[in-house]
Amino acid sequence: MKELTEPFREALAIIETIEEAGHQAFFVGGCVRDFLLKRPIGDVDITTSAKPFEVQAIFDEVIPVGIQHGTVIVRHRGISYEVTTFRVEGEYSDQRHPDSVQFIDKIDEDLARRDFTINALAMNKHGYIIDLFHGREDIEKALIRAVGNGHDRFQEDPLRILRAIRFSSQLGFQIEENTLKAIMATRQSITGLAVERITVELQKLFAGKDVKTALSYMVELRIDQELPVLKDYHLIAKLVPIIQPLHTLAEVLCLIHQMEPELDIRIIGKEWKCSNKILREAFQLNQAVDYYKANGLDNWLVYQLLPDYYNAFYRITEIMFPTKIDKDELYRLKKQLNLTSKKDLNINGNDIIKLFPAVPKGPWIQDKLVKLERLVVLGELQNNNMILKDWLKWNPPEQK
Ligand SMILES: Nc1ccn([C@@H]2O[C@H](COP(=O)(O)OP(=O)(O)OP(=O)(O)O)[C@@H](O)[C@H]2O)c(=O)n1
Repeated sequence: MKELTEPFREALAIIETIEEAGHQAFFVGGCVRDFLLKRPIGDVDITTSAKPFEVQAIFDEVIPVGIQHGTVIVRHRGISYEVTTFRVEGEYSDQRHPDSVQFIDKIDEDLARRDFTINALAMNKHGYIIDLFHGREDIEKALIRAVGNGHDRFQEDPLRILRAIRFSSQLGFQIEENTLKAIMATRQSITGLAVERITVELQKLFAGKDVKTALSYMVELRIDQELPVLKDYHLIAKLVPIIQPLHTLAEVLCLIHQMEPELDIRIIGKEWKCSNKILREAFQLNQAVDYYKANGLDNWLVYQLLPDYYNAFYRITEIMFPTKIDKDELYRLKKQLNLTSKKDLNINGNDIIKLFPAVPKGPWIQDKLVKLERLVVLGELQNNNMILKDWLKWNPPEQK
């Protein structure tokens, strides 16, 4: 019996309320695994013998997110908990949801339909662990092992193939021999998966502490050959020797483009169905990396890159270049900048127009402003109106 930690104590009232109504309820899946591993707990999920309509009747605040699959969300003290009825699943012919589910009364079969032994764990309100498939032993051995027949588990939902590799990255675990064989035999079914699901797994996989091992698995099992973007290049094999954890998808996009310049960031983003926000981040980072390649680290780079991206930029350059950037240097340079934004530049468009009344207005004005901004940031010109005008007199717009 284990003493419950804070996230479970917070959720205890849900288990107790369900039990008081005459049903069984347990913490289940990834939260129990992470609890045993002493990792930070993400979502606390609950599995119960109560049917969805019964859960709806017990609690005031219930969101029916996936009633037909047995899942509702119960809100408790501002936190959302997925509460799912014990179930067994049919096939996933759309590769997203099981075609049918059957609700059952005992937890045993519910645990048996789960992907890996380390995830097929449940825990009651006293901290007693239900472990029908030796999940704890596999946690001790740092092994990812399919529950029962791996072939069946992967056929039911081929996303589990990527989940196996993603867990190896996040947890630093090896994949057990028979599970590896089952992956090999079923890997082609990945192609039918919804891209959004693949992308979520790839993001988690690249962010894991043991991403190198995970990418080695991808190459060994030829999983990359089944994935959008990656299948047409031998990118993953090229990444294995150099890769380190990348915390955001934008970093992954940027790195792939840097490795394979003909793969445009927009193309990768489209194939992986990334949001515009991720694309914007990837472009920003890529611009900074290109600039760094040409000019090294200087004030202009630090000025242009949003501080929110400093860590991402640092991680990519650490992978791509043999000499490490001193991360503190980024912040030191940032602190010492003599301009914090272009609003502080002591000259504006009107000043420039007045200096060259005969030249028709056009994009050249903006170009001059950016040039001046850059020279000031680099410390080559003082941010003084007279001096900036003087520079313009010596560098007038080209007359056609
Ligand atoms: N394709 C899947 C997805 C999930 N599960 C089961 O559902 C649980 C919850 O799934 P999810 O929240 O997606 O993953 P976690 O294991 O909790 O891991 P994480 O939250 O880190 O993604 C898993 O532990 C596993 O028991 C499964 O058997 N097959």
